[in-house]
Amino acid sequence: MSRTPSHASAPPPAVEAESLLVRLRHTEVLHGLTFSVPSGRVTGLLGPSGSGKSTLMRAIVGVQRIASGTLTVLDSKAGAAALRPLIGYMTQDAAVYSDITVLDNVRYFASLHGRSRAEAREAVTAVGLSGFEKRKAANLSGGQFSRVSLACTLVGHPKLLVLDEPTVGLDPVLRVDLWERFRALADAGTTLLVSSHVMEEASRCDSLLLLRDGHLLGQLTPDELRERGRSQDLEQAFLGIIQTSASGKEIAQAKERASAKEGAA
Ligand SMILES: Nc1ncnc2c1ncn2[C@@H]1O[C@H](COP(=O)(O)OP(=O)(O)OP(=O)(O)O)[C@@H](O)[C@H]1O
Repeated sequence: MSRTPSHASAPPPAVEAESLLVRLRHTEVLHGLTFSVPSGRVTGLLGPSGSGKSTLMRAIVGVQRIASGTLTVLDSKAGAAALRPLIGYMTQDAAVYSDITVLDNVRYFASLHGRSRAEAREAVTAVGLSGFEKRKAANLSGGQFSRVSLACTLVGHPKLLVLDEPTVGLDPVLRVDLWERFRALADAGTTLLVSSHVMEEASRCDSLLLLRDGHLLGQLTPDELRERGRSQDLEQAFLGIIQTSASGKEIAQAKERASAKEGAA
């Protein structure tokens, strides 16, 4: 069940973007995004392949330079050194040492964050890898390998967790387990931004950012997505919104026409 943030007692957003524009090798990839990520909630970042999800996450965690606009993360400018211990980032490519064991990987990241050995074990359990502690990471399946990466991200207990497709390659039972873990983390005050291709997972989020071609189609709750997309099925609802929205190119053309008009006036 999704929860609508209560504005009366809501803390300030964990992330705020205003007209955020990102270029990669002179190509504009994110076209002036304005949105916020509520604190202590699970926000889903959804969009087709190539829509800009990873680029946006990289900007938020401070490893992608922004061309213009503002991006504020936990009250600091994105990329500020003070944010480093506060953000956990799991990339699509697992950041794991394959020649050491599962537990040693997680212990290593635990030590970087001043966390105990017990906390390293807890993180391994949290991602469903109990029993695999002594296994060399190289000898794990793809899904297990990426869960080691997730454990390494969780073990620092960051305030903001940015997870790039953390459930890819996982079976449905594990997916449900992980989403329950995400919910528990949010209930305990952690802010999560989670990207996914799987629309069913959108129903587990409090807030959704819908991206297409580097444009934000909307920020809405799963219920609002169903309503706007005119379907109870989130996949269909998303397709409905895409079909009724102008494509990225059309939006850019409309903006160009508007600024040309302004210039002529
Ligand atoms: N170094 C680069 N130079 C130019 N364009 C790039 C570069 N890296 C990525 N892009 C383009 O930027 C756009 C956004 O890519 P991004 O990886 O952020 O999308 P995504 O939504 O995360 O995709 P996926 O779901 O497939 O991971 C894509 O069109 C991609 O081709």
